[in-house]
Amino acid sequence: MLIGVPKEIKNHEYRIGLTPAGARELVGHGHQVIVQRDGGRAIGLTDELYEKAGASIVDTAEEIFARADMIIKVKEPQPVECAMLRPGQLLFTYLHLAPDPEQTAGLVKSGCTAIAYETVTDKRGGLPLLAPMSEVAGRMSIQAGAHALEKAQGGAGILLGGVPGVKPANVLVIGGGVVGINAARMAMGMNARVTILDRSLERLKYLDELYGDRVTTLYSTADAIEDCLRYADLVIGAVLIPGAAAPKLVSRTQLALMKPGSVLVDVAIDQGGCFETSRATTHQNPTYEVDGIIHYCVANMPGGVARTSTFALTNATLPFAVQLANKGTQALLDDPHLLNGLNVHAGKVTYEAVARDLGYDYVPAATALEG
Ligand SMILES: NC(=O)C1=CN([C@@H]2O[C@H](COP(=O)(O)OP(=O)(O)OC[C@H]3O[C@@H](n4cnc5c(N)ncnc54)[C@H](O)[C@@H]3O)[C@@H](O)[C@H]2O)C=CC1
Ligand SMILES: CC(=O)C(=O)O
Ligand SMILES: [Mg+2]
Repeated sequence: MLIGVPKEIKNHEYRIGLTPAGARELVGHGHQVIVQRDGGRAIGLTDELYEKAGASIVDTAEEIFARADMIIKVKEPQPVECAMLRPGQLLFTYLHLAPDPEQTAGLVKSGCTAIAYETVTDKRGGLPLLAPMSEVAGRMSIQAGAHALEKAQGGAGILLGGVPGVKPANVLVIGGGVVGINAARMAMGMNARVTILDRSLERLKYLDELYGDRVTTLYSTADAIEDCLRYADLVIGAVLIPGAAAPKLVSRTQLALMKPGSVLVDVAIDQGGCFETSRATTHQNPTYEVDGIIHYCVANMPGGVARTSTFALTNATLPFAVQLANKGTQALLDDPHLLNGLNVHAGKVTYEAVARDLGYDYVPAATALEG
């Protein structure tokens, strides 16, 4: 199979869909890899490294999209990229379709086979291709939040860990999954007081057993969230209902409960955000203020630490990329976990939560592939 890796074009997105080591593995399985010139240069992954791995360098995204049987990317295709996709072409990348009707319409129109990293599952009920970036974003959420709490950034002027004689800040993490646990670990490491809310009692039990009295765990209800907002200095939005638009857990009215200069970091923004007042921002302009509360809502946080993230992402995606390259769409039929990644095929929406949230007819993935 001919595999194409274009340069990412989203704002300040320096990740690339495949490392040179990943390219070498695919070439070793008998495939051809073409990479867009300078695709990884910003993070030290030079064209020479890709060539050494057996890949070929091509000049333009147009050539990659025109020639490749499978496109491997990081971020959801931008409109200009959607327009270059074609029937029968495989697209393997993050999509986050539920909050993105324009992209969904573009993929449906293209006729391509679009597999979303974020809905591929594993045997333990996890999301193995979302997890590495959630680890990154969870860890970054605390450093982003700590920075936003500084006075010059509009924040209340609070140091997360306090100092001897001055109390530490209160960090509230809503959603104790992969983002949440990584955020909590960083916040604990900085000596903040940490509270984690989740809807899964099993997850709360796990967090309690792991961290004991270093965290407070609470069952997530509207009441619990309201109580915690009154004293939180930094709130991390880290909930997920796989594939679906994020539930709105903090309304604009509830911002009035918070202390002025407190910070909301909405990591769930890529699924539409879990605060009513969230709107996606970029690494260039990451924050804005609503009613005295600072909002950080960058939808591609791991792009900020693109080198670490690129390696972490390829580590997770490569085994699936090899299967797709070896077997094409048969790889989806052979592996129910990879099949869960199929969101759009030949003009049909094949992920139920996306179809429901955006008003498309839902066609089960296996039916669409066999039909
Ligand atoms: N902005 C960015 O750059 C990035 C965003 N993300 C996003 O972060 C979000 C979280 O991802 P993960 O931690 O990997 O998901 P996860 O599935 O590991 O964890 C989500 C947690 O939310 C909990 N939850 C669901 N509804 C809840 C509610 N009403 N109240 C409290 N908890 C609730 C679930 O029980 C689960 O434990 C996703 O939307 C993901 O796409 C991930 C990586 C990068
Ligand atoms: C998961 C995601 O949206 C990202 O890594 O950018
Ligand atoms: Mg998007």
